Amino acid sequence: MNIICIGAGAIGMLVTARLALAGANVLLVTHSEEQALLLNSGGLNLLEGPTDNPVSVKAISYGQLAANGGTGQADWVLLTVKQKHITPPLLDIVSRIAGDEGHVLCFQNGIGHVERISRHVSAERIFLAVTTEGARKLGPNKVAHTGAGTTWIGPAAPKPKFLTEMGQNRQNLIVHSLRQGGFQVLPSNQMNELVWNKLLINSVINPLTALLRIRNGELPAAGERIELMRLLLNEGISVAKGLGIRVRDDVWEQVLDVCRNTANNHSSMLQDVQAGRSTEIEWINGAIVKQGYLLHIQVPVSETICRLIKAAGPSGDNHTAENELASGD
Ligand SMILES: NC(=O)C1=CN([C@@H]2O[C@H](COP(=O)(O)OP(=O)(O)OC[C@H]3O[C@@H](n4cnc5c(N)ncnc54)[C@H](OP(=O)(O)O)[C@@H]3O)[C@@H](O)[C@H]2O)C=CC1
Ligand SMILES: CC(C)(CO)C(=O)C(=O)O
Repeated sequence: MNIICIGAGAIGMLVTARLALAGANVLLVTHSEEQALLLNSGGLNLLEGPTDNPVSVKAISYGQLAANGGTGQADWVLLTVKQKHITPPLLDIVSRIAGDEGHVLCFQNGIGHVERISRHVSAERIFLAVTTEGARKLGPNKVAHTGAGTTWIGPAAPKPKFLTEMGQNRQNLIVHSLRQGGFQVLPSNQMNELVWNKLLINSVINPLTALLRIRNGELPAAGERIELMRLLLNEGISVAKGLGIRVRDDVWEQVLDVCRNTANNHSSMLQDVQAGRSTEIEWINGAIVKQGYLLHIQVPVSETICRLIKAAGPSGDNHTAENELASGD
């Protein structure tokens, strides 16, 4: 089985390294030529706790893939870029290398990308991975596995009847490969529910830690913070329920658990803000605002939080699901 993983950041390097160690045929697509050269010549370092594991990987740059990527070259395309990177030019290439039978597995937090991808790849071939693994990119050829978790994989289409026989076979193969790589993987036909439950958790922890410049474990440590957490979560729950999503009864406890279990983490949004990069706010809290508007559900705290995060980001940070469609790479 040929696997092409696009996006050599934290999650992409972690997944590729584990798959390569397990003997899978995986090609990692980097953004820059330099990173591909570095990975091909010196391999990748995977930090698991205190242990530095050297891993030999095959890499190619996005530019080379765009120029030379063969039609139908990939049985699985793993998309490990951020939401903002999922643009029409990237998706044209994904569509070409997936050909008529290749499947796409998306690791992004938040929502909005499936609609964009389905304009290029048929809906029954789009799969989602919701993961509680933690990874941090330490350099162009170095990644730290910051927390072991669970990964749920299943078809993005809400109705399981969308799972074709080929989709089922391909799902079995990728689940097997990832398990061989040491990940705990569970197949699921309830991906929409899992995506929304994770989105609710991210909608509380990510923007608040980014605005307050604190680690995840510090978030529930003060009354004012807890009030904000609850306000955000309640708005998200109202919207999710308005959409007919089954929200777990213990979602608040889950938020607190994630804060505890990832106490030392800088959330991905805090890292983006600190590095002066635009964030994934539009696809997390922004999705709650957008759906709240459509459902006539008031979400004033989420709206303000979105504005604050955008104001804290690089000037001209006007990423929205809509203007991503128009942007090139
Ligand atoms: N990190 C984590 O622990 C978790 C992350 N996620 C989700 O996974 C997704 C990826 O996150 P993460 O790995 O942390 O993000 P990173 O920013 O570390 O990685 C994204 C990578 O994609 C690369 N990239 C961008 N455009 C292209 C392109 N056209 N071709 C090839 N590569 C490209 C970027 O390169 P460059 O920087 O050089 O532009 C970057 O290396 C996010 O949506 C996140 O929400 C989910 C669960 C946990
Ligand atoms: C679970 C959490 C909050 C861990 O930091 C995360 O997903 C993120 O930072 O994006």
